[in-house]
Amino acid sequence: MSKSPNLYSDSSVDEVAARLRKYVLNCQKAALSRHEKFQIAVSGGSLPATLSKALLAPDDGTLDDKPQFSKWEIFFADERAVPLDHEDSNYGLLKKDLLDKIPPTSGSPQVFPVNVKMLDNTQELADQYQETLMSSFAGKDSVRLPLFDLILLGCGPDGHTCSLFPGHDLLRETDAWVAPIEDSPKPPQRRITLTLPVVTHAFKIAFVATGGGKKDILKKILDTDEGRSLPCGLVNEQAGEKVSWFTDAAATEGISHPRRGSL
Ligand SMILES: O=C1O[C@H](COP(=O)(O)O)[C@@H](O)[C@H](O)[C@H]1O
Repeated sequence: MSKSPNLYSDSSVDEVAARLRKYVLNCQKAALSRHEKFQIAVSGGSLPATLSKALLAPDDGTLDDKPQFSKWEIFFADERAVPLDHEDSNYGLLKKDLLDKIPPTSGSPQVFPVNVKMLDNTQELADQYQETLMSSFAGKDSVRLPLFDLILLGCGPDGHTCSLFPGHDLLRETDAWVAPIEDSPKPPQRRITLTLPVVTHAFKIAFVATGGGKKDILKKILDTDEGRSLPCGLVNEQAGEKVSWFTDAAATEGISHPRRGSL
């Protein structure tokens, strides 16, 4: 992939959220014209709060500026092997920050959490989630990889994304769509994650990273050769211009990677 990822840097988190809203709704429009639904995967961590700020802002009255939630299918980019109401659950976080706050008049998305009956066995948990994806993406046909309209990612301070961690064997997974991890360096240790080929196959991939705590890792990922082998750097390398970074000034201070002005 030759072209480099798009970097957007706004002065405040409110401005990041406003730009992210426009971007997500552009992706929604393109997806609805392709197949009348909007299939996305979302991460946990700091992402749901910014996403909620973006999507729950008042619309300008036009259809293009409205999230049509009843046409959304929401999957998880990664999930922790905990009950859905546990404080570590990515589903639980999205529910608290976004799903519970969507006004009934805006419609309800279809949400695909993990099967909590499988929490004791992360391989089964991953396999079942892969089957969920297979039935949602493949229908009766077999597909090599699920094609998400948009995957929304975070970037951990070590450069991890989803539950793909620096130097981990899972970065070399080429067959599974969803894989278990039992030794996550960030607690909780037991998780499942979309694999790199699934992430980089998506139509569009957005990272959201704000605050001074992300400054050093963003510089490494976007400005150095060393950063290319980190999980976020691998997404950049393999998906190129399909990738956009939504950041604020605090997270991008001192970064030389060229910034883009408009979407
Ligand atoms: O553990 C996780 O961390 C990453 C990054 O989180 P952040 O709080 O640094 O944004 C997150 O994207 C992932 O979904 C989550 O499981």
